[in-house]
Amino acid sequence: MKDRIAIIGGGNLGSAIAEGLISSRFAKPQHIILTKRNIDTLRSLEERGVMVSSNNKDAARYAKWIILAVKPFQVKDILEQLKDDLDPLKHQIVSVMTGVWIKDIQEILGTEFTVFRAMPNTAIAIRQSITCICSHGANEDQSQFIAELFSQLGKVVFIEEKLMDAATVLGACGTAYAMRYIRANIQGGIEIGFDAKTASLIAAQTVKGAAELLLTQHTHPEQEIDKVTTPKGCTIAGLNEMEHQGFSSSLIKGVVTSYKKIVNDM
Ligand SMILES: NC(=O)C1=CN([C@@H]2O[C@H](COP(=O)(O)OP(=O)(O)OC[C@H]3O[C@@H](n4cnc5c(N)ncnc54)[C@H](OP(=O)(O)O)[C@@H]3O)[C@@H](O)[C@H]2O)C=CC1
Ligand SMILES: O=C(O)[C@@H]1CCC=N1
Repeated sequence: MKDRIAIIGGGNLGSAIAEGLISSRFAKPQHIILTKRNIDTLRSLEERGVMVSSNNKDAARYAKWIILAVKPFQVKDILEQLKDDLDPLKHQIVSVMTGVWIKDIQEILGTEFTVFRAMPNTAIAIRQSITCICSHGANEDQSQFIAELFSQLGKVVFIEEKLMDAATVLGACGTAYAMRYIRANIQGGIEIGFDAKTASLIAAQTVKGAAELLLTQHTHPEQEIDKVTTPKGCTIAGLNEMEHQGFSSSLIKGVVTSYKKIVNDM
């Protein structure tokens, strides 16, 4: 894999992508350059061979693939700065930023640039992301490269750009929703007798197992629920109480609220 990758914005997501690329061996550490203004927080990646820099221009000159992982409001200035160092024949742009459209990037750089949008989640650091991808102007080789890159880091689905905000909510915010669900289970588990460590292990592994059932058996959640709910048993009693308290409704409302926040803010 000779294609060099610059990750502009070595924060939560940018660093997680670098971690995933190294551990998958998709890219050699020395073929990745990661930038941020304060590079002190990137020492552990630097020790593992990744180049780190506070100079975005150097990174752009070094790499072919430019992954933009800064906050959405920061990207305009950064692209304006980089414009002269980017060449549509050499560079391909990959944005993981929320709510920044391909046309927003092309308005600054020019429509001749191939631009991908990818929406992973933080589980990319352990190669367990779901990454939703769309593109404009990409040829088959470029799309294949990006599909392979993100496939090393979890599962990949190509979608239309109009679904990118929805993908952000379901796939990326979804990590936080799942964590809250697990945390609530831990709190319940402690109340019914477990120490925090054991409750955490049981809660997390149970969620992992439930997700694996769906991913490997391709069943509907309700089919799996039917297998757990003994008539007159404790599972259905608990589930129904959760629903009386608005469990599904609160989740759906949360998903829609996150979505509206992206759509209204951007
Ligand atoms: N976190 C998540 O789960 C997900 C995030 N996203 C999107 O990814 C993007 C990044 O999110 P996240 O990683 O959470 O945010 P972070 O704030 O953790 O990371 C952004 C990084 O950009 C760096 N940065 C700021 N200005 C510059 C600059 N001029 N040049 C280079 N680097 C700069 C910051 O470091 P410093 O201040 O040191 O420069 C910071 O580390 C966002 O657009 C977000 O919407 C998408 C999916 C999931
Ligand atoms: O909360 C946010 O805005 C970003 C987008 C997806 C995950 N984190």
